[in-house]
Amino acid sequence: MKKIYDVVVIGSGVAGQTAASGLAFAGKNVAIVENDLWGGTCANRGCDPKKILFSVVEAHNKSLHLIGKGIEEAPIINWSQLIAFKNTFTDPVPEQSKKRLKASGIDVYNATAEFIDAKNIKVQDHILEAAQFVIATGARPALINIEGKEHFLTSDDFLSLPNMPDKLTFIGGGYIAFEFAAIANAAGAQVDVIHHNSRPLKAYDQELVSALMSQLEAKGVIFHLDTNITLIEKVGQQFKLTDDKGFELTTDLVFATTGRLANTEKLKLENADVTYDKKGIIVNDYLQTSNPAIYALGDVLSKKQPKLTPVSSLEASYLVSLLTNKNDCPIAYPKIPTNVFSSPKLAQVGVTVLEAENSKDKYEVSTIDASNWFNYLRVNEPVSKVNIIIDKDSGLLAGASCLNNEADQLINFFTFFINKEIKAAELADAVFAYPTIASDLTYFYT
Ligand SMILES: Cc1cc2nc3c(=O)[nH]c(=O)nc-3n(C[C@H](O)[C@H](O)[C@H](O)COP(=O)(O)OP(=O)(O)OC[C@H]3O[C@@H](n4cnc5c(N)ncnc54)[C@H](O)[C@@H]3O)c2cc1C
Ligand SMILES: NC(=O)c1ccc[n+]([C@@H]2O[C@H](COP(=O)([O-])OP(=O)(O)OC[C@H]3O[C@@H](n4cnc5c(N)ncnc54)[C@H](O)[C@@H]3O)[C@@H](O)[C@H]2O)c1
Repeated sequence: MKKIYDVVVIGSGVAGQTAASGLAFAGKNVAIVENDLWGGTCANRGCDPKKILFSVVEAHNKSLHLIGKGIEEAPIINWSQLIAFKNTFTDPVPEQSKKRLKASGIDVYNATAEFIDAKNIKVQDHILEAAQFVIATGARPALINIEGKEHFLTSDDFLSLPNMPDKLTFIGGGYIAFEFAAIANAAGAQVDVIHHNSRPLKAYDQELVSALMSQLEAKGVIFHLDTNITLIEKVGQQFKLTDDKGFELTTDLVFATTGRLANTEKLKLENADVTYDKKGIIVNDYLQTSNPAIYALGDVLSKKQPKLTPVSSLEASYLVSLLTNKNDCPIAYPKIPTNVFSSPKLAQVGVTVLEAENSKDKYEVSTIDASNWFNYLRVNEPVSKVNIIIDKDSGLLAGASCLNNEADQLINFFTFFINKEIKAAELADAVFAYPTIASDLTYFYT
């Protein structure tokens, strides 16, 4: 059966859902196609379930830091209860997401979309014709191509692990490994992180990454750097990991945390003349693919911006304004903050310390140890480091990075100051509730 729409959106994650709802709200006749869980990665198997597991880790660590200062012993994490709690958030997501889309007047199709040509896609037995298409198919965990790769588990599996094993290993030292290592460690597992070079979390200020690793090591996490695993073998109920130089490690579970691959291949993009590379679909500054009637956004893109939920959401809102003739400008990305929810948290925005050090005539770097500030002493935090980068000509904040348990909130203030070009002098007479993280801001940035 053939149906005709103004716009067909492929993928129902943050990017696809936001675009479909916005376009339908503006009066377009819209359909959306999803081949897995309605609601996509963030709500089902990404940010949200991760942050729920992390809540308990935060509570655990806070207690741990206050032992002998009013707390007698750290609580023990009950993993199956924690997963059951997480499920109360994730279980309803697919049905609720689908319902919301239908309630907005959008036709929903549960199938894999494939382009037949530039104007039509095949969705099971249906053919959907549209004047415009929006591809928002996201990404999936990448598995490195080594012997024994069938033994890899992924972030999807971790977030639903029924039991926490005694020992688990992450291959690839990026966001997911650092976040999940903190969770598994607090839940009582022995955690190993194996990274192929000497720079895990390489986009972050290296001094802060080293301090984060020291904190995790003090809790028992073991990092193996410059180690390139080439073989995974099942030995009894365990897995043996080896490299070509004699490294060996036995573990109960092994997770691939070596990045994500854009979901492009099932779409048959060649049939619609849409070009892509190994990082994803290529678009111009209007999120338009090589086929002018087909747009793409979110994690499926080949782009330099980080692949994060607020970026997908920004792109979707931009696209809605473009396709409803409310905007004809190219997309403009503000400075985007990034966060690693580990123990402690690591966050960064704008110009990095390394970039500033390579342009000493342009930027000034202040390195602040805030561990003896009241807000951190009060909770006996072991580390609190903040780097502030100021543009010498304008006096404006150009970048910041922080490592402490408030980093995720602190970075939002710094991002706001950068994007709104707020000067230190404007902060000097601001009033913030005391004592809070905000009331510290004037000390960082004067
Ligand atoms: C473990 C983890 C933790 C994360 N934590 C954070 C965080 O703390 N903060 C943050 O900002 N970001 C985080 N992210 C990243 C964030 O989840 C993504 O950037 C965001 O979800 C991308 O949204 P999207 O809509 O582009 O893609 P997705 O949400 O992946 O949606 C794409 C959808 O398209 C569907 N699809 C794919 N191919 C087809 C097809 N051919 N036909 C039909 N449907 C198809 C998929 O099933 C999927 O539902 C995390 C990611 C992971 C994996
Ligand atoms: N807090 C957040 O915002 C958050 C959290 C989790 C995930 N995410 C998103 O999900 C994406 C995927 O996360 P990720 O941690 O899988 O990827 P990542 O890109 O953050 O890190 C992957 C790491 O694996 C390393 N690696 C590559 N090949 C390897 C090999 N053969 N052996 C060992 N190490 C190897 C890479 O050098 C890199 O450091 C992130 O890039 C981000 O977009 C965001």
